[in-house]
Amino acid sequence: MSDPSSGPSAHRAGFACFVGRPNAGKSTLTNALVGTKVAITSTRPQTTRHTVRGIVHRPDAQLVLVDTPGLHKPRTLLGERLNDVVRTTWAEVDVIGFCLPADQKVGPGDRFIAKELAGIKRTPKVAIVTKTDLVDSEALAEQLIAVDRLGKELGIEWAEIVPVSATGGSQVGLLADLLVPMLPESPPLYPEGDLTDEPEQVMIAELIREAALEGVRDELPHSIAVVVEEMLPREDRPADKPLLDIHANLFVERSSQKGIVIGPKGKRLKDVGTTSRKHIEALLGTPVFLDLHVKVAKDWQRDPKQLRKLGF
Ligand SMILES: Nc1nc2c(ncn2[C@@H]2O[C@H](COP(=O)(O)OP(=O)(O)OP(=O)(O)O)[C@@H](O)[C@H]2O)c(=O)[nH]1
Repeated sequence: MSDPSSGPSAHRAGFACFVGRPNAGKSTLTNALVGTKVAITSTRPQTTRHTVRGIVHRPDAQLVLVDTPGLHKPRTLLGERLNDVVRTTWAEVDVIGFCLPADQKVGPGDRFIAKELAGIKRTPKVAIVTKTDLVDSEALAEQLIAVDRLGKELGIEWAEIVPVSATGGSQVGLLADLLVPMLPESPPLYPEGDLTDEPEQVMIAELIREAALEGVRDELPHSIAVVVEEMLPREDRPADKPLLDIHANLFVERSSQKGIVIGPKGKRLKDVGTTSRKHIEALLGTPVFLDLHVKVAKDWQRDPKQLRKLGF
């Protein structure tokens, strides 16, 4: 057995999580680092429900990314549970990346999170200025200064302040280089090739939920939950032409919302199926037949029993 503390070239492995206000670019950054679509992204805020881990494999290190939901003012039981998940995650990881978009002034939303971060003393914190492709160098410099000032004001010592563009791929590798030394010396925690330890069904449910949220009205995002009921290889298929049958339910809170999700003559639901099927096939590497049903689970966000049933 090799001694894990054998000098600077020792292998490192550990956990990082990205925090930041809704839409700060956390999921996109996770995907860019891992190099495949594992966390859901959406133009709608607060869509990352489950703790989705992406794993960056390198010869010298394994970086496990935990993608948390956004911390927000809780209005429902679900909101409170989400915040608890966030705080628990923060206390457990080896490094926290605080994402602040370059194209938006540091505001009350960022401050709310930063104040919580200030209370977590032991974990190193890296400030990540995201979406740098959206601003010029002058605006970027101003944002870097504002982030530095925010840290000083709240007594947070940033281990680093790093500008990145996840969509442009700029500085993403550098970010990984900066995060790795903050991880403990350790052999790999996961087998090579693993991209995430989320159960496949949860990832599939997320992909469907993501597609269902595209283009719907603002009040809907929190009112959709997706559960994959069954995944079965289609019988009587030749070995070189497999087909996977996936049956999933989309739960809404009220019957009025059912119509919105289904759309006129079922068109929206059909589009949701087409879009998410493509992503699921890319994820699993096999053709898929996707069967979606919309059901009403009344006030599921406020009902602990329903929440448990829906996987929260
Ligand atoms: N131009 C540009 N857009 C980006 C970049 N990173 C993310 N975005 C966009 O910003 C939006 C939000 O990105 P997400 O990654 O979903 O943000 P998030 O912080 O995970 O959001 P929540 O899940 O709501 O907390 C999406 O429309 C992304 O395409 C970037 O580097 N450049």
